[in-house]
Amino acid sequence: MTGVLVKICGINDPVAARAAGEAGADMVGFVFFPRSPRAVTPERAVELARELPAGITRVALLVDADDALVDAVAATGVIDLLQLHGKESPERVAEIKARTGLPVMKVLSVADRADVEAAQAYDGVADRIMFDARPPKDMAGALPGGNALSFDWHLLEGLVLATPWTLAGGLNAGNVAEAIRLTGVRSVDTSSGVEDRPGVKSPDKIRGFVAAAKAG
Ligand SMILES: O=C(O)c1ccccc1NCC(=O)[C@H](O)[C@H](O)COP(=O)(O)O
Repeated sequence: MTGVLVKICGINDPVAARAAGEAGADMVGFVFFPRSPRAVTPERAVELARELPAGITRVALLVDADDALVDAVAATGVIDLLQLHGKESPERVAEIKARTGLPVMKVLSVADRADVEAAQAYDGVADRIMFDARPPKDMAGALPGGNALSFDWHLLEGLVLATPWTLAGGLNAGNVAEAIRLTGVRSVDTSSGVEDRPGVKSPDKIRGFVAAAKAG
């Protein structure tokens, strides 16, 4: 065991929720983005949370959400961390933290070194930072995340952040150990890499990913 924290994102059915918990995932994500094949409602998140073991961190993924959705998600009482996966400014991050009383993980979409440097503006504002792949502008059906795309992990070389950070984007059981080795990251996230098709999680792939990351 390396002590790497593992997040399984896009949990939308009870079987996947139980598989993630039993496999030893540290965090699971619920996607509150209507266009996603993994989207859940606040009511559904409450049901799914009942399938999770105590102590697992339950993450709500929001994309440039308005206050009404932020409030509805926070009001479920089952969320421990908000993952902001849109273009939220540092000021908006601070506002959402104050509004909900919940910690925030701010996602930076990465295609070049400037995207990595953009994290400095959130250092000390967000409680955690995530680096994920930025989809190409011409990618058909691209979502703000969850596209099974990786970015060049070398872009993270020399990264200095006081805030803990997570690596995401195209990770699966076959490449997560190399990602950990190359970047030195202590927290990884996957969604597509543990699916049979978009929106359909595979318990076997969840188990394989958690084992590979923890052994990494
Ligand atoms: O999963 C979605 O459908 C989604 C929609 C909108 C914004 C973000 C979304 N997902 C983010 C994630 O699941 C992960 O945090 C991350 O992007 C890694 O995804 P993947 O490359 O599929 O492993």
